[in-house]
Order: sequence, then structure tokens, then C-alpha cells
Amino acid sequence: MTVNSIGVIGAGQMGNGIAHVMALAGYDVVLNDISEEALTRAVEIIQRNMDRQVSREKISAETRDAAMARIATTQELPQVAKTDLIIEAATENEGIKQKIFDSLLPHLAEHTILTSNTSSISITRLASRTDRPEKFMGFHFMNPVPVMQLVELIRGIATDKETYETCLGVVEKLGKTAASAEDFPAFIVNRILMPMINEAVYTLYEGVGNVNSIDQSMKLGANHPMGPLELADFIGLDTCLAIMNVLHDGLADTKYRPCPLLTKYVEAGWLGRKTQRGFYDYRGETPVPTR
Ligand SMILES: CC(=O)CC(=O)SCCNC(=O)CCNC(=O)[C@H](O)C(C)(C)COP(=O)(O)OP(=O)(O)OC[C@H]1O[C@@H](n2cnc3c(N)ncnc32)[C@H](O)[C@@H]1OP(=O)(O)O
Ligand SMILES: NC(=O)C1=CN([C@@H]2O[C@H](COP(=O)(O)OP(=O)(O)OC[C@H]3O[C@@H](n4cnc5c(N)ncnc54)[C@H](OP(=O)(O)O)[C@@H]3O)[C@@H](O)[C@H]2O)C=CC1
Repeated sequence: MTVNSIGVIGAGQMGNGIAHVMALAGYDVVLNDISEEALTRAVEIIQRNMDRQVSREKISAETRDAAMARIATTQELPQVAKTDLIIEAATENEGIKQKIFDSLLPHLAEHTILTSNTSSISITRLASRTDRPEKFMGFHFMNPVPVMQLVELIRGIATDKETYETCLGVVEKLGKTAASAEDFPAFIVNRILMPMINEAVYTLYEGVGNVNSIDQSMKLGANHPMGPLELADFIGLDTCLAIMNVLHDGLADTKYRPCPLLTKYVEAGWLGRKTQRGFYDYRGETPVPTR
């Protein structure tokens, strides 16, 4: 199937990155969010990130302008429904995602492929509640989307070959690399990454190290580009906790229990960079550890 237009639902950090790379690859993009403010902010961020790409001579000013012109925004879900491929990138909460798919269904074009950028939730379960489980799959980008090379492609039990091949073709057009993952909780990247982040929070909780020493240890001692607590703040602590809960519930193994300190940060609304406070406080000029 030929894909010309992409619908992106949720204009947070992932949604704006997905819209960015899709528009640069030549797709017409319809970006949706419930919040007008989120849409305005997303377009500003995309513009800023493309401006930086122009200033570093990664793309030309003409390419940027053409890509920006291909991005439309809307708060109306039915306007997304006629695109060829929809990528749902709203908050990591099954109830929210479920409601979005329920609202989309009556308006969908027959040929439209539905996908979710979920970090962890069962693709088979999300698909089973739609009218097209064979045209449904996981399309999982990594953060920051314009920079990270990988996209995990996850087939639900019913996903057909054409849907998979169409999504693979889109990944290739983006110049990214696809990894195929089976549909089990948190797939590949987060099955491995998130327990490490959770363990870093336990290390902090138990006083084995403080925020600085834990992050420095993993940056300088294991050559990770970001320390695990810095990375958790970057991903969003609400998202990290949601993924740990999916692993814990889905695999029924206590080794995945979320650290109580992670829960406490989320309960405080300290979600990381997006709320300006998490394991670091970002409100000043340089990030300051909160423990
Ligand atoms: C939770 C999930 O479901 C799955 C996930 O996504 S897990 C998270 C996966 N992501 C990671 O692990 C990221 C780990 N961190 C890194 O790789 C790096 O720190 C980083 C790429 C984010 C930044 O790299 P850096 O060298 O420290 O910074 P910097 O030199 O400023 O940036 C490198 C490039 O990325 C670009 N960049 C950085 N952050 C960006 C952002 N948020 N959006 C767009 N571009 C960005 C910069 O413009 C720069 O581009 P050029 O090469 O053209 O100059
Ligand atoms: N953060 C990461 O590193 C990664 C995240 N993901 C996944 O991507 C998805 C989005 O994550 P991320 O971008 O970080 O989250 P954010 O919190 O940055 O953004 C989520 C956006 O979705 C919006 N939203 C909530 N409900 C709806 C709805 N009903 N309709 C439309 N938009 C809605 C939110 O609006 P409001 O703020 O008003 O609630 C917000 O703007 C999640 O499934 C996450 O697991 C995947 C890979 C990496």
C-alpha cells in the first residue's frame, strides 16, 4: 500500500518528533492533540529543531520550509481519520489510548492502518478492540526521534503481512532502521532499558549513591551517553512508571516491581524535564540534583 499522509495523535515530545521526521521525509502530516497549547508548542519545537538542522547544514532552508508547510494541526480527531497511516502517540495509559481508538473508528477510511507508539502496552489487546486488528501494529520510535536511528516494529497476533511491509517501507523512507519485536510487555528496548533505570532509582532509594554519583558512574564507567536518572527525566518519570507497571503486571515477576521512590516522584508531579523537575531540577541555568 502507498502511504502519502500520516496522522499523529498526541503532540508531546514523541508526537512532535514523529511529525518532524515524517514531514521531512515528504509525508503530509496531520498532528492532533486535545490541547491547543500542546499543538502550538509542538510546532514551535519542530520549527526550532529544523532551524538547528538548517544552521548545521543538515537540511536546506527550502527543505525545512516545505516540510513545515506539510504539517497541519487539529484538535478534531475525525480530521486525522482519513490519513493513510495513523500513529497514536498520546500518554502511556491504556484507557486514554483505548478512548482515542474508540473515537477514531467511526471516521476511519477503510484502507487506513492504525499504529501505536506505545512503549509497553499489548498491541494485540489494543488491536482486538478495533475493527481492523489485521491493519494494526506497534510503531515504536525512540527519543529524541530526529536523532535516534531505531524504530521497533511490533506485530500483534492478527497483524497481516501487507501492514507490516507498509510500515517497514515507511521506516526505510525515513532513513531509519527497523527492529522487529514480538508482542510481549515492553517489547525489546524497554524490556532491557527500563529495569536498568528502575534499578538506578533503587540504588538512589537505598542510598548506595546519590543522583550525581549514579549518573556519573554509568556515563564514565559504562560509556552511556546519559546517566540512567538523567535519561529517566528525559523520557518522563510517568512514562517510566507506566512501563514498569506493564512489565510487573504482564510478566507477573517481582523483579519488575517499580521502585517506591519512582512512584513518589510521579505522585509529586515531578515528571522530569517536561515538568522542569524530576531527579534534577531544571528551573535554573544548570540542572541541580534533587537528592
Ligand atoms: C522510553 C521508550 O519507549 C524508548 C526510548 O526512547 S528510550 C530512550 C532512548 N534514547 C536514549 O537513550 C538517548 C540517550 N542520549 C543520547 O543518545 C544523547 O544524549 C542525545 C542524542 C540525546 C544528545 O546527544 P549529545 O551529544 O549529548 O548532545 P548534542 O551534541 O547536543 O546533540 C547531538 C545531536 O542531536 C540533536 N538533538 C539533541 N537533542 C535533540 C532533541 N530533543 N530533538 C532533536 N534533536 C536533538 C542535536 O541537535 C545534535 O544534532 P547535530 O548532530 O546535528 O549537531
Ligand atoms: N518519552 C519517551 O522517551 C518515549 C515515549 N514513547 C511513547 O510515546 C507516547 C507519548 O509519550 P510522550 O510524547 O513522551 O508523552 P508526553 O506526555 O510528552 O505527550 C503526550 C501527549 O498526548 C496528549 N494527549 C493525552 N490525551 C490525549 C488524547 N485523548 N488525544 C490526543 N492527545 C492526547 C497529552 O496532552 P496533555 O499534556 O494535555 O495530557 C500530551 O500532549 C507514550 O505512549 C510513550 O510511552 C515512546 C518512545 C519514547
